[in-house]
Amino acid sequence: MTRLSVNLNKIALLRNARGGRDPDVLQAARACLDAGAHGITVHPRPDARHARADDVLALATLCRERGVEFNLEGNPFAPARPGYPGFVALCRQARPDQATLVPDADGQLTSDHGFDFARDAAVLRQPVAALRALGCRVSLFADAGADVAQAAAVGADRIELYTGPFAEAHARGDASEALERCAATARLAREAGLGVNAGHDLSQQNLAAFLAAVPGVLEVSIGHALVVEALYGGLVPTVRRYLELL
Ligand SMILES: CC(=O)[C@@H](O)[C@H](O)COP(=O)(O)O
Ligand SMILES: NCC(=O)COP(=O)(O)O
Repeated sequence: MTRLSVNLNKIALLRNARGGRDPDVLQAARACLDAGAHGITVHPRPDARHARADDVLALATLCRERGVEFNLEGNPFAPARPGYPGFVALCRQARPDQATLVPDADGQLTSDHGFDFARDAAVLRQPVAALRALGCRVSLFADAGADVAQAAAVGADRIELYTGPFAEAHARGDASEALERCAATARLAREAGLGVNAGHDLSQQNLAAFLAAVPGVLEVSIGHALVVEALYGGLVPTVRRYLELL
């Protein structure tokens, strides 16, 4: 069975827009878990525009209390700065069940590529070993077509297939090639002993097609589309409730 980890970055982004407490990231996490989600993901950025270090610690505690997986995403090579202690240091504090390493540049709008394992393998060994020593399962963000055997060689447990290009192709109506690339990469990863997660721009529109073509995906982390869909789904009843108050 594929497990769903809900990424709450967008809840934190909206909260930060006003500087108050709402929408409350912990309340949102509880709602997702009450609805049956298998875990919670956040991808705090060094600029703290989404989830902050205090959110990470609070979510880690909640997930431990609820016995569900906490997945923390980030770039282990991004330098620490005020409010962001660095990814490995944050994992040392929060002890997520899974640490997903993503090679985002500082200030990048969103994730748009996986690791180049031929280039990055040597530098990945140390953070992967440090995170595993903390008890985290380690997953590496990987493009479809990446040399995933090298991800196994650096000591990772899983890859997370970057599904953005698939989602774009699906929206254009020609996803078959992207799906074949994802399926082939997932197969190679499993042959190398890695588990396979997937994420980025997955949605109610494209998820079933993805999972049908790429069997054996252990976990999908979904945030942006899920929050957008929740807004659309919630607008009508909410406006009606306001009208009743007039
Ligand atoms: C690795 C990945 O794809 C997600 O963590 C994604 O980057 C989250 O998206 P936002 O940071 O844009 O919410
Ligand atoms: N790892 C992907 C993730 O957490 C969520 O990505 P998105 O659904 O916000 O694009």
